[in-house]
Amino acid sequence: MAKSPEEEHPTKAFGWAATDPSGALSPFKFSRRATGEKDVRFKVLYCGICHSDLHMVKNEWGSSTYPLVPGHEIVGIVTEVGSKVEKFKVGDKVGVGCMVGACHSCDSCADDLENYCPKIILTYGATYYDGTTTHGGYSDVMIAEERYVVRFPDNLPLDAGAPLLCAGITVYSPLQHFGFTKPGMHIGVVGLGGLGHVAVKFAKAFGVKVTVISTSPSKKKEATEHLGADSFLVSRDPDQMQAAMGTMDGIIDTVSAVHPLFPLIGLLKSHGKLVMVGAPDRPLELPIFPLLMGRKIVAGSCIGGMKETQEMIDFAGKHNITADVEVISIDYVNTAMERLRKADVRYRFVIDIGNTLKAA
Ligand SMILES: NC(=O)c1ccc[n+]([C@@H]2O[C@H](COP(=O)([O-])OP(=O)(O)OC[C@H]3O[C@@H](n4cnc5c(N)ncnc54)[C@H](O)[C@@H]3O)[C@@H](O)[C@H]2O)c1
Ligand SMILES: [Zn+2]
Repeated sequence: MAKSPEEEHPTKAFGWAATDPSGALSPFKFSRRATGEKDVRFKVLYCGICHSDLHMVKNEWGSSTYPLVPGHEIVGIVTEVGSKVEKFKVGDKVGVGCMVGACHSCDSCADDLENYCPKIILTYGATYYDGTTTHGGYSDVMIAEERYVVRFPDNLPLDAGAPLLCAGITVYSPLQHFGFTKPGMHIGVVGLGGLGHVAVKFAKAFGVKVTVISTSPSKKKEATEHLGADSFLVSRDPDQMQAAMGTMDGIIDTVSAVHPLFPLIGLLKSHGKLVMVGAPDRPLELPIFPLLMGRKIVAGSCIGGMKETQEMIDFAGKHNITADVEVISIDYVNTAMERLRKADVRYRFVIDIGNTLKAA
């Protein structure tokens, strides 16, 4: 018979889990494996709340299993390393993002794109090599193979830096891959949430012109004055959208719900690229004619490989890029999820695990 989450591994762990698709999180006792020779164990200090956590706790993508401990923007301090670990030592500041394993023998893995490995093992709610379920960072202790651990730049604060591990890499990777980094380019960012606001910061650091496209006129001042966007379009204002038609080389779309693509494709120049990173739970309508007229591309992108994740966070360290965060205690997590659903956060909740999660 399968052992209980509390008994399957030797190390006690404590976190908060969703136990059904209501998504409500509550205290949960489980366990973590012993530190293997290539493993890094760390005390979790902060964990960001990604909209994917919200999709997952509510089983909006239809793939969730319960109990589910979310969290894939995890940072902390190393407490133990296995005998064959080369890059980390006790006391180091580290992070783990969205994945903790892959096959390591396919073409994607060989290209440092573990994120596109068909056997990717996600940080939570997935089956690990040993057959047990993975659990995320809304918990006191984390363990991962060295390959999936990122070194955290010394100059970045752990709380505001945590969201880089998912939100950061998710926008950095397509900006790089699709060539949206050339000075003089005009890039749109749709949806000014966790991913979107970090996309603005990276794109500005690359030196491109950035326009935020949002349904909320109230975000204009902050986007242009605080985040550094060059301009702001209210997507529900047809006159503003019309005036910007055909002006963008690329768009990163971070919207978490179903929304019309027609106006966004219209914003692109010929050969422009609309890159979807938001993951709505239902299909979007794709109008074809505006794509044909201008040989435009619609693409997708999913997080980034481990090599690129380290590059991203080193770049963030060099340019002092962090997320704008509201740090909360673990007791507030259900309220935070509800506020995230209503887009009532500027711009990322981060749970102060180290100071507020106390084992029951
Ligand atoms: N591709 C990936 O690798 C990857 C990684 C992380 C997150 N995601 C997905 O990206 C999406 C965004 O994540 P986030 O953490 O930034 O979420 P968020 O809630 O912080 O931001 C989403 C933004 O979309 C806006 N929005 C929501 N519904 C909208 C609508 N109908 N029309 C226009 N705008 C709308 C919100 O106002 C908000 O600004 C989620 O679906 C998440 O699951 C994908
Ligand atoms: Zn995420």
